[in-house]
Amino acid sequence: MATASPTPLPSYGNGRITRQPSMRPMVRRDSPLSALGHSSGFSANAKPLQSFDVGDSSDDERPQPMKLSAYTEALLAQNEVKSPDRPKKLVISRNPSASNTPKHDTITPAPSIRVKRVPLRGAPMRRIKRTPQGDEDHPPSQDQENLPMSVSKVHSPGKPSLVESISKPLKPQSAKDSMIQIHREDKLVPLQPMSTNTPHRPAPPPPPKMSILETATVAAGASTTKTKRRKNTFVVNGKAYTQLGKLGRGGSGDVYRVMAENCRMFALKRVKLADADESAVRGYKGEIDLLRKLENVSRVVRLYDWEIDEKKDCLSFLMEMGDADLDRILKTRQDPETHALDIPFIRFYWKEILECVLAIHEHNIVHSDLKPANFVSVQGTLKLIDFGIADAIQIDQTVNVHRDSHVGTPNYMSPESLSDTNVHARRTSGPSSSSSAPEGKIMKLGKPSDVWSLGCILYRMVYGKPPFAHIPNQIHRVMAIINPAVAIAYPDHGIGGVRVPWGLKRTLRACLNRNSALRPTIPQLLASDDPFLYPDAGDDLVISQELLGQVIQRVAERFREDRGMPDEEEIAAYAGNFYGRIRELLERP
Ligand SMILES: Nc1ncnc2c1ncn2[C@@H]1O[C@H](COP(=O)(O)OP(=O)(O)OP(=O)(O)O)[C@@H](O)[C@H]1O
Repeated sequence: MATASPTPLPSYGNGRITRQPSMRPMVRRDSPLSALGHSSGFSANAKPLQSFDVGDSSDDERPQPMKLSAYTEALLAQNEVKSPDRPKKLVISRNPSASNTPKHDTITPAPSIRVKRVPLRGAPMRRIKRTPQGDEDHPPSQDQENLPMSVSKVHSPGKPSLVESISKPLKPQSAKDSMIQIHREDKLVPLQPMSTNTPHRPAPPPPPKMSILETATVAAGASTTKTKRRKNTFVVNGKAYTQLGKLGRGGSGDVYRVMAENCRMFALKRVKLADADESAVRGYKGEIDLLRKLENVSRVVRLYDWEIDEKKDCLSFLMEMGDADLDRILKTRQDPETHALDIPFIRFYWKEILECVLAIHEHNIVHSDLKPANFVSVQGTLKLIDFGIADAIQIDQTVNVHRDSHVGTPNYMSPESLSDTNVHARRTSGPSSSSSAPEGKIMKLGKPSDVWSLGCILYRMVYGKPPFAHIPNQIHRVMAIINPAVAIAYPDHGIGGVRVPWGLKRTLRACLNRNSALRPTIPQLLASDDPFLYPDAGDDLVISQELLGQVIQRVAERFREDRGMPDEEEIAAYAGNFYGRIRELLERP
């Protein structure tokens, strides 16, 4: 059986089988081609073969077979590929199951396959590019893309797959030839509706849940623990943050702009605990509790993380970062030397402020330290910070707030917050309990106390300074705030000599009422008929001095006429008549 002559190898270039020179003597085998005869063609009488190799795969002169992915192999093994006239790259095989009588061997072109991977919901989707003819055959409405393809099977039982039967790699061909020739033998069926046309593939498991902090600071593929700790880096609970500058300074510490590993910016407040007394520590604890309680309130800066560093005796708050605080915004936009009263600007920020305070009042929390520096603008939206002395209020709508000595300016503090209620507290609790009374001042504060502070902020926006800021001595100032006999001035003109609208003045007076029970609530200040926030709302007419003069003139003329005194009915009708006439005049373009 074995001879020294080289095995004839098929040449697929022109469909003729030719001999190829061999570099080394080869053992003659029962080549499948010998069963077919020589280049004279394929014999129908040839002995049926289950399968055979073409050539000698161990022949090192010949290029290696084309490598296909496991997916492609599986695809080809499952489907039949029927070839049109593809003279090149023949694969010769027989499918005995097709017929018991051996007819002609199937001559099948080796397909060239393009596999395009399209990620779909985490699972790879593979498509086979179809020939242009295929597209012509099937209008888009009958696109059979999702149906199983039927291709001529090149498979012999006992043999691994078609791919392994390919003895030579495919040569690069023309664009047309390189397209896979896929023939659909099945009848075309329209696509199923979307609901039933989805791949039967289990959905990938949901990603593991991450905390808010992890979501905000996660860096793709990076480990936080291996971070090189540089000099300008703060570490909070093992996560490193690069310090990029200072955002502000408060009574308790500095606030820095920091960057997480994923380049996201945060505000990091660092409080030196060495300087803090017991009531201050209580305040920080309360601040953490409240910020966590208000975690999902969009008008409160979010607390992402916090940590007590016992070595450094320092408390860190990692927070959502604001672009600027309202104090800075007012200083740059409302310098009385260079700016004039800008009513739309005030209206915008007043509404923002009210929305912030409404959000915490709805959670029955009084801030107790409202001032422009405690509102920060986050991408144009104001949010509240600094809940150091804020507290949750009880049913009686007031709360005992402990203020320690580090409280700064009293400019925005309500009269009730500046009154020492310790006397009252001591009196009601008796001398025996005085030892257990906390240090510092105790104030009964409620929501109206925040409303007073808002009145002071609005006053500053209108006149450039809070109402009692003109009193230089701080003790005199405090005394003036709590003394009902000291009237607050409401000049007609604000910053830059601009006239203050009456609706704005009305709001100021209402908020700065020393009787806390008479102050408006935040929902009342935000009401859609508020004359300052919504000057065009309601049925009120804005009447100029000139027009009012004309009205009075008409009434005087009526009396000058010799028609006698008007009766009660006529006088009662005046208001409605004039009102309607003025409205008519104003509504004219
Ligand atoms: N999240 C933040 N984003 C941007 N800036 C901030 C943020 N938190 C604080 N700041 C800046 O730092 C300043 C001081 O912050 P904060 O009021 O929290 O400190 P504090 O020590 O509690 O101050 P206070 O003495 O008023 O109680 C703020 O006025 C503001 O300018």
